[in-house]
Formats: sequence, C-alpha cells, structure tokens
Amino acid sequence: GATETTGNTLAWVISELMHNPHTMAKAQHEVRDVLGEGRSVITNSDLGELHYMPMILKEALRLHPPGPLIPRMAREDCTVMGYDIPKGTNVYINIFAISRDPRYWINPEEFMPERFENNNVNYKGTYFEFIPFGAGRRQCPGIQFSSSITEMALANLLYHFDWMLPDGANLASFDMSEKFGFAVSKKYDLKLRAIPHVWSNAMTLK
Ligand code: HEM
Repeated sequence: GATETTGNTLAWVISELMHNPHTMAKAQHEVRDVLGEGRSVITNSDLGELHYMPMILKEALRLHPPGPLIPRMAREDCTVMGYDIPKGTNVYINIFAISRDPRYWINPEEFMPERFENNNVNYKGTYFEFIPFGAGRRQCPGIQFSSSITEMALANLLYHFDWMLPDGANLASFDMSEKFGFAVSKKYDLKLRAIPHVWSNAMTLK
C-alpha cells in the first residue's frame, strides 16, 4: 500500500517525462536552475522552491492512479444515477475513469502538468474529479509522506542525471501499458540509461 504505490508513481512519472521530452527539459531546467550548481543530495527542505515538480506529480497521478478502484460499502439503501443500491452492496469508485473523463478534463489523455497551473486542485479529496488518494474519512493518510518522498526522489534523479532510452529502443516503441492489480504498475519494467549531468559554463556563470 505504501511502497508499491510510491514506487509505481515514480516509474510512471519518469516514463511520462521520457515520452514528453519538452516536459522533461522544463522539469530539469527548473530543478537545476532553482537549486543551482554543486548540490549533492536534494532534500525535503529544498522542495518548497520547486513549483513545476508538484504539477508533474499531480499529472502522473491523474493519468496513472496507483489504486484505480476505491472500495466502499453502501451503509443504507440508496439510488445513484437511477441504480438501486441495497444496503451492504460493495461499490467500487473508478478513479482511473474519473481522472480521464473528458467532461472534467481538457484533452484527458495528454500528459499536461500545466493544467494544474493557476488552480487550487489538490489531493484533499474535495475535487472529486481528482482523487488519486481517495476521499472522505478513509482517505489515504500517506499523502504528505508519499508526495515528499516522490518529489525528493524525482528532484534528485532530474538534477543529477540526463536520461536516455537504452540502445536499440526508441520513443515510438516505448511501452506505456499497465499491469492491472491492487496497485497498477507498468506492464514492463522501465529501463533507462542514466547519464551523469555535466554543468556547462553557461549554467555555471548564471
Ligand atoms: C503515491 C502514493 C499513494 C497513493 C496514490 C495512495 C492511494 C491510496 C488510496 C486511493 C487509498 C484508499 C483511500 C480511500 O478509500 O478513500 C489509500 C489508503 C491508504 N493508504 Fe495510501 N497511497 C499512497 C501512499 C501511501 C503511503 C506512503 C502510506 C503510508 C506511509 C499509505 C497508507 C495508506 C493507508 C494506511 C490507507 C488506508 C486508510 C484507511 O482505510 O483508513 N499510502 N491510499
């Protein structure tokens, strides 16, 4: 529930960034530009300075919610959208479908972190079109913890390395399919080459 969700999220974020090189470049530029040259490990206290990174994470969680179906049980007989649901019925809320519903999202299949710019959509479970951590009294208690961990890991990966597809692979064949389970992971492991980032003079002199 904690490690798989967080690990899968990181794999999805990096996969989406590989798929969207402009977004990767923008994210790397932010983390390197804002934090400056010569840092060793990026820590939790650095994260407040990064504004694009949380949007990337939100967008990855919108498209790839690690827990796509939230279980609930009807506490009383009720009718929802014309369907009679007797007390005690197990109900699954399909976060995956809601997060890609064109009634709530413009170009829902596109990875577009900027859609979270200039709005207050957050993880608190009050924006029902975006509930990757669930909603209500059983909402995930690990939101803050997992956001910090994912952002810290991501910031370090983007700051210190440039990322390339392995030899013989290309973006057209880059696999984005899902393996369905309690926590949705990538069907095939993400394999990339990490190239340690070398600072150019232009950035050093900034
Ligand atoms: C990206 C990371 C994570 C995602 C997307 C996620 C998502 C979720 C979701 C959708 C639920 C069900 C919420 C509901 O029923 O309304 C849940 C429950 C829960 N999560 Fe997470 N989670 C993440 C990370 C974590 C972490 C890091 C921890 C602990 C350190 C954690 C602990 C829990 C616990 C204990 C519950 C059960 C809460 C309850 O039933 O009262 N989660 N999570």
